Amino acid sequence: MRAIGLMSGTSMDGIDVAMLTTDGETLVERGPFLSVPYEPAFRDKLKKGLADAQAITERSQRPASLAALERELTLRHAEAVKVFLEAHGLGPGDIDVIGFHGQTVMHRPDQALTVQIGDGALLARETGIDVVYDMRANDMIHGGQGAPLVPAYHAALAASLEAAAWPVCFVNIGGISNLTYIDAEGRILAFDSGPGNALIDQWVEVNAGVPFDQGGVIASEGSMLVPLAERYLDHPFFTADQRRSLDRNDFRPPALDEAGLHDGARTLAYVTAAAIQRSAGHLPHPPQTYIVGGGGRLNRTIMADLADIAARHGATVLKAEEAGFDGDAMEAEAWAYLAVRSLKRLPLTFPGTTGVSRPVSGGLLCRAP
Ligand SMILES: Nc1ncnc2c1ncn2[C@@H]1O[C@H](COP(=O)(O)OP(=O)(O)OP(=O)(O)O)[C@@H](O)[C@H]1O
Ligand SMILES: CC(=O)N[C@H]1[C@@H]2OC[C@@H](O2)[C@@H](O)[C@@H]1O[C@H](C)C(=O)O
Repeated sequence: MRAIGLMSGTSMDGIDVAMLTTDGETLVERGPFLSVPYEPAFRDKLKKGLADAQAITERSQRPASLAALERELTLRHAEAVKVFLEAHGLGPGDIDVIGFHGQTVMHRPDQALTVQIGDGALLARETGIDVVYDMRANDMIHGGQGAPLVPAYHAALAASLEAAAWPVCFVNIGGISNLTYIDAEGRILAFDSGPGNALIDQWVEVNAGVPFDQGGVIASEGSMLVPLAERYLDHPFFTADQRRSLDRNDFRPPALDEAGLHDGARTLAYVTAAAIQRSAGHLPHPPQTYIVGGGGRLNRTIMADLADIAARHGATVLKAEEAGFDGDAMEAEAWAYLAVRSLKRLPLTFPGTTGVSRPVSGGLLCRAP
């Protein structure tokens, strides 16, 4: 099948659109990719939406401005699909299904509550393409944490890795970071690994008025504040047996008087890298190859710290591109892949990825009218 995946991640930086041809199992042919950034005013609306979502106690509720935001977000996704199709000379009839993530506005795995706003029926009507959406809910119904879902796709990609030293660990450094461990026998374990870029983004926005630390340059001019780093790394998440997924709000940026711009950015970059290592401590063996996707791979300070830490176990850190993948497109590709798996009722999640009680499929299907 030919599928489009749509991801609006926790960084709230825009909509990623990717296309795959896949059987939802071992066949994966990657197609083109498009990123459509949100302008600052819409990011502000999303941030307000996250605050409004705190009032949700049942996942269908849309308090305050959330219903209007859901509609606008969905129409923006429809527009992104139209632009993508036009750019590649394609029409709705060329695409079998869209995998639509939506925007996570709250995620409380301990309460089995996760909400991704995004109206699948509206997207199907607007694009004329079948849509699979709400892919996290069924996992939670079966005792899973509702995240991460990308590991099934990482496993498919791993099948094409030839020269890698195993175990391999895919790391996605988005707003939050998550990792997927795959050993030479194909055994998979996955979980969120800690804060990704979200803390850094919030820190540099407040202190320097920029949305992110491009290239990790701000961090590279600062010094590590060890007590501050330790405070983050002492978070109970890193020692918890059960908790394997995170909400964006589980970690908060430092208070303004705790650090200057550069030292704060330096320390948070280290925290991002060290959190990956700390979480990797739950794995049966130290990974030998890290394959890093997500915007954080472009922060050279995070990557240098991660390389230093990995080298202690003789491991190598590669950007996704160095392993033959696309580190920007990977999550959107995963949503295309998962949509096809959903149509075929294949499992999206496994006990080793979300803690679900047994492998389960998921997602709701809205047929195009
Ligand atoms: N050139 C760059 N230099 C440094 N950091 C960058 C660069 N480009 C992007 N980033 C960081 O990556 C973030 C976006 O990453 P990405 O798109 O992978 O996250 P996401 O998909 O929204 O998050 P998640 O995976 O948690 O859902 C930005 O907010 C920024 O912090
Ligand atoms: C609830 C939610 O949206 N979680 C995201 C978030 O961003 C990264 C990490 O936390 C991961 O668990 C997940 O996204 C990826 C794409 C996933 O489900 O695999």
